[in-house]
Amino acid sequence: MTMRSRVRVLEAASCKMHGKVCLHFTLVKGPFPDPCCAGMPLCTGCPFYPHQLVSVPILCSGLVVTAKSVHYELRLTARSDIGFRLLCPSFQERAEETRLFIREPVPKNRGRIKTEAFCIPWKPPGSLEKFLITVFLGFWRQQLTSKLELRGSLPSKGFQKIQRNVIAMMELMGGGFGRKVFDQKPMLGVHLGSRVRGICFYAVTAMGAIPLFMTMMLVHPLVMIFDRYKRRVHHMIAQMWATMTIFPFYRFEFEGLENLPPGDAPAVYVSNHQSFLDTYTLLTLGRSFKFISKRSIFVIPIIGWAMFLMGVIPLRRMDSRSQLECLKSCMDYVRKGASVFFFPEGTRSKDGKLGAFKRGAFTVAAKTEAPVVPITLLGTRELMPSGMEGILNSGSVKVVIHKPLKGKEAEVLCNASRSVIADTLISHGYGVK
Ligand SMILES: CCCCCCCCCCCCCCCC(=O)OC[C@@H](O)COP(=O)(O)O
Repeated sequence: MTMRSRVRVLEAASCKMHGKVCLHFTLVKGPFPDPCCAGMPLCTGCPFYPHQLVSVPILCSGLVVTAKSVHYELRLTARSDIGFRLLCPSFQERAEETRLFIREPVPKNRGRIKTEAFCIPWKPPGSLEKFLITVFLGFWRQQLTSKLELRGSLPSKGFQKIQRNVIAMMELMGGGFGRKVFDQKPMLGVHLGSRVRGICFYAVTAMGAIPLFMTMMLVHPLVMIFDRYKRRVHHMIAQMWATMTIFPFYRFEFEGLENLPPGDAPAVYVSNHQSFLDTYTLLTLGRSFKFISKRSIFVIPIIGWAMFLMGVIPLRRMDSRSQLECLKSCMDYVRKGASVFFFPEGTRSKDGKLGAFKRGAFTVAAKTEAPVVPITLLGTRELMPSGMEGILNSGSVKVVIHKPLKGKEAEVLCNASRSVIADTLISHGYGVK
């Protein structure tokens, strides 16, 4: 469904509410999905749009200066799988696209000037794209500035308006490959490259999983007889699967490998959690730690079955009985010489900031006197943020393994682990709640 409304762009500014460039606009001419929107200042970062919706790319698809008005079209496209909540929560509309026309009066006899603007992806591009866009953007900027040259002769008010809008777009475009790419909320303007990479990523992950899972099935009886707790053969297969899956798509480096306890020593591993890619990246470490995973992941065919064979510990997060059972199995595994892996935040960070840590992992460590090994994951969120599992952006990942911590106080272990991870995140430009 295509909506045609008229909006007036108020400004493009770094929004205090959302701390990034937003486009503030009001709906001036309907059809308004909901009368209460009329004239109400709205912001592309508006709370009406849940965050992951705001990250639709703002594509500028046309800048036309006509005798009567200046209007350009802002096309907000949303990914088909998340649809579009336009303006008010009550108005749910799964729309692929909404076009907003903007009409601004300008003084007479300026004649008709028409320019085409480019649809430029929002997300920081890879090297080739960066080169191409820089060329185009350079060309477009040159176009726009030449327009702005007109400035002198146009009476200020109308001109101000034009100028503001035009500037607004340039700012948006420019921001794409700004300096601090990593600590910006990834605008997840879905870039074609990221979509294609996402599809290839899942193709590789699925194609690799099938034969490897068959192998797992084959050796499982032996594993259960000879290596019931650590199940090292299964972890080697999982390590192979994870490495071959991520290797073609992003570089990953490890720092502090010397801090890893010897392979067969039981330990409680903890790390921040930003993306599904965290699991893939950590599996390449080849340590036979048992992840604690939310139950819903076990239903994924092949992967979920392999998780069962590997001894991944299921958890119903909101269920205290399940939490207790989970901690019991962890303590059992650790006492039998195996290791466990917790994401103490319990969920992937939605804004890149480190969340509060749940105590479970540290209770297991304190009770079993096993060391806690804190790990910091950097960059996975930029590649595949929470809620955007369908895409894979280009970039690289770094894993920092910190010195193991020992202690009998779960609270002390928890605070010490969180602060060492927090310091590393802050030093790489990330936030901490
Ligand atoms: C043969 C193929 C080999 C396959 C091996 C598969 C091994 C997969 C190990 C999976 C471990 C999964 C650990 C997930 C931990 C977890 O459950 O985190 C929650 C978040 O993520 C998602 O929650 P949310 O962010 O709230 O949506």
